[in-house]
Parts: sequence; C-alpha cells; structure tokens
Amino acid sequence: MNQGLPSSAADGLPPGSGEGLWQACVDQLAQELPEQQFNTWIKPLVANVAEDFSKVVILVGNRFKLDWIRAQYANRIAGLLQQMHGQSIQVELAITPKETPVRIKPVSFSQELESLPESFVGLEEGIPSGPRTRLNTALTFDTLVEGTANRMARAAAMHVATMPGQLYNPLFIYGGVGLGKTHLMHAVGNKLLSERPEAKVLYIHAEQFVSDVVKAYQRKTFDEFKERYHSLDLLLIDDVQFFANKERTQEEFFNAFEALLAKKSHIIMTSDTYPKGLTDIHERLVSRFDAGLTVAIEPPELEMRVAILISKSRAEGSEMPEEVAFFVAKNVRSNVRELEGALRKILAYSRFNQKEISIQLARDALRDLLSIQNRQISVENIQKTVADYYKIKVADMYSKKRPASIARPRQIAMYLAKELTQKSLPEIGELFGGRDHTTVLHAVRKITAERQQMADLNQQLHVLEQTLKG
Ligand SMILES: Nc1ncnc2c1ncn2[C@@H]1O[C@H](COP(=O)(O)OP(=O)(O)OP(=O)(O)O)[C@@H](O)[C@H]1O
Repeated sequence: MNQGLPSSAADGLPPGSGEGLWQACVDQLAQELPEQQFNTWIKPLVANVAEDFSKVVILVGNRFKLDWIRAQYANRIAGLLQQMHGQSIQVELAITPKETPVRIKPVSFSQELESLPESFVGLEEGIPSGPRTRLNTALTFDTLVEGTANRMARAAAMHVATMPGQLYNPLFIYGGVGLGKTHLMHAVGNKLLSERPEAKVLYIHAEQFVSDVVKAYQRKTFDEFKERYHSLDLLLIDDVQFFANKERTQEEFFNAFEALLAKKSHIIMTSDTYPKGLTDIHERLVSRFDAGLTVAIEPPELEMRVAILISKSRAEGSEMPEEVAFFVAKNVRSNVRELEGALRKILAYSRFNQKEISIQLARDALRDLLSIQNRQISVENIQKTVADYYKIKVADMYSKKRPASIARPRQIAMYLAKELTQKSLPEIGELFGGRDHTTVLHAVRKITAERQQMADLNQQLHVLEQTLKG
C-alpha cells in the first residue's frame, strides 16, 4: 500500500497499517486546512480501516457533524486516501453509536438544526453560522473570479444581492458541472446577510427539497413545511432539474414559488440546462422559471482559468508562477472543480517533496490527469468515428443535407457529443455547422428515447462508445 504517497510523507508511516494510512491523510489535511477548521472537524474523527483496505469507515459524533463533514470534506478525504493507498478505497461516514445525543433524532438536516439549542448553532466548537441557512460562508463574491464566462450571471447575482425582490426575479442560472453556479448562489446569500443579517435566507439542493416534501407528506406536517419555505426572503435552490418526474414536489415548489414572488421575496435557481431544456417538469413551472432572467455560465476561458489558479493558490498561501498557471490552465479545460483538483494535487506534491512549484513539478503531480486528458474525446473525433461507421462523409456532419441516411448519423453524433464531452448544447450546435442548440437538444432527446426501445440502435451506440473510449 501507500505506493501513491510521495516518499517524504510515506516514510513516517507504520508500513502497511490502516492507522498509518489514516494518519497520513489527517496530516495532509492539517496542512491544507486553517487550524480552527482542522481542530473542529478533522481532528476528532475516528477511522476504521478494513483489513484489506477496501473500505474506511469514519465515525462522527452526531448527525449534524456528519452532514457537515460529508458536504465539506468527504470528497477530499476520499481523494487523499485513494491517492495515498494507490487504489480505490470506499469511504463511509457513520455516527458513533454511543455518542449520538438523544436530543438529535436522525431526521432531516433542517429539522435537526431546529432542534439544536441556539448556542450550539454558530458558536459551539467554532461551527460557522452558515449551517442555519446552509450557506457556505467561504463562497462569496470576493472569492469568485470574474471572466467573460460568468460576467453576466455575476452581474445579475450582484444586483439581486443588493436589491432583492426587484429585478430579475426569479434568477435562473444554468451551465455545466463545476462552473460556479452554486458558488454564485451562496455569494448572493452571504452578501445579503452581511447587509441585512435579519433576512431569512435558505440555500437548498433540489434533492433536499424533495426529501423535505416527502417527510412533510409522511408526517403530515405540511403547515410547518409551508411556514418554513413561504416565509423566506431569499430562496436559493440548486439543480432544479432534479424535480423531474416528482409530481408532488413540483406542486409544492410551485406553491412556494407563487407565495414568495407574491411577497416580493427573491428566488434564485440553478440547473444544468435552460428552462425550456428541462425534461419532465410541468410547463407551468417551466414558464415561471423563465419569467425573470435566465443567464448561462460558460466554461471559463484560458485567462480566467489562469486567474482562478493564481487566486486559489494564493488563498492557500502559495504563489503559483504565471507560466505554471498557464501550463495547468491549458491542460485542464473542462471546469473549475477540475482546476481546483489539479491545484490541490500540485500544492500537496510541492509540500510533500518540499519543492518549488514549477512546470516540471506540475507535470509530475498531474501525470495521471494529463494522460487521461490526452485520451479525452473530442467532438471532431466523434464526428469522424460516426461518419466512418455509417459510411458517410465527415463533411456531412456540418452540411445542411437532410436525407435520413445523413441526418440520422448526424443526430447520433450529436447525442454522443453530449454524452461523452463537456460541451454545452450551443457549443455542439456550433461544431455541427452552426446549428441551433434546439436542434442538438432534439437529436439528444430523440436518440435517448429510441435507444431504450431499439436494441439494434443500442448495440450500434455501444460499439461507437467503446471505439471512442478506446
Ligand atoms: N469563477 C470562479 N472563481 C473561483 N472559484 C470558482 C469559480 N467558479 C467555480 N469555482 C469553484 O469551483 C468549484 C465548483 O463550483 P460550483 O460547485 O459552484 O459549481 P456548479 O456549477 O454548482 O457545479 P455542479 O452543477 O456540479 O454543482 C467550487 O469550489 C467553486 O468555489
């Protein structure tokens, strides 16, 4: 084990022991996190590593802490353990049985928070005041780097934060994964609260809203549910595409939506697509989503990626030379979350090895990632592979020709482009001879539906996917 760990850190570990692995992970987190955060959240954790290293169970004092650790640290812990162990390792969080406080029932996060004494929320053990609103206080406008890709969304969000309930209500922000939609929502909530601390603000993921509806339904507590949601000044709801096919949730959300708009409270939503691109959501909701302002966040351009790297590494107390930032930004293109992952690897590598950050160090730290990038699938590659497979010309992928023998492979290629690349619908449309994004959306939906019904099409797609993934 531990073959993934640079030697200077691995040296101090009891060889082969689970304790050693966990300790190395804790040591690394001690370096990465501010001291208070580390002492509050990471230090008290107890971990049991399975003998065969297939699984690590991390024991946490109570449910509240478990939710917080899951949201804030679990991914990083899992990533570190995997990196250090050199193989995939399953991470589970569990509540230490005997320490579970009686007053906290394992119910929804929000109810649990309400059941906590005032002094616990926000004060005890340095818990940030954010959990009450579920806002992450680190996600502010100050820490959000601005660029062409998010300029409009940021300006609209800033407007809402300073004058909620007026223009752009609801504000609907859409874009691909890891592009800063959630960050922007939190920034609005944090800014509003900094100016109006009494404002009732709630950030919630759409799945949690679904779960709250289910619980209210089971316990017949819809009055409380309505009281909670309808009394807000600002509702921030993430990933509304998760409402698809959830009839009751959509109804409750519709009610909350109408109640909030009627009292000039503000609603901000995010989604992976624009309102009309949402599937299995009632038309009356979709039209309301679109009634305020809809803005996209695009993948960041090169200069913005460079700025993000430099700013984030500075926040971590390390200077990343511009040439290194350019090198990383050129190679990690898809989204900011990946950029952050690359940065963490570089910083950890530099600290473990006590070496200055240089292009060579970045190259070494990102070895795995860069080799995956090189194998990344491009739209051009998809067009060529599909054209070869169906024996049409690559040029037909861009042409305006419509006979079925050409149109169908083209739709299949669009479907695969959406499935296998990070490109947005408009970007794909552009790469297929400047077609509109609705044409791409139509193709994606059509092939998705037909794939489920037609075994031969499914088989062809399977072959194409395997060919493309190499
Ligand atoms: N412009 C930016 N400047 C600084 N950090 C950013 C920026 N955009 C995104 N980030 C950071 O990238 C990470 C991913 O962003 P976020 O979670 O907001 O993405 P998202 O669009 O909501 O993605 P998903 O749909 O996957 O939830 C976060 O840590 C966020 O702080």
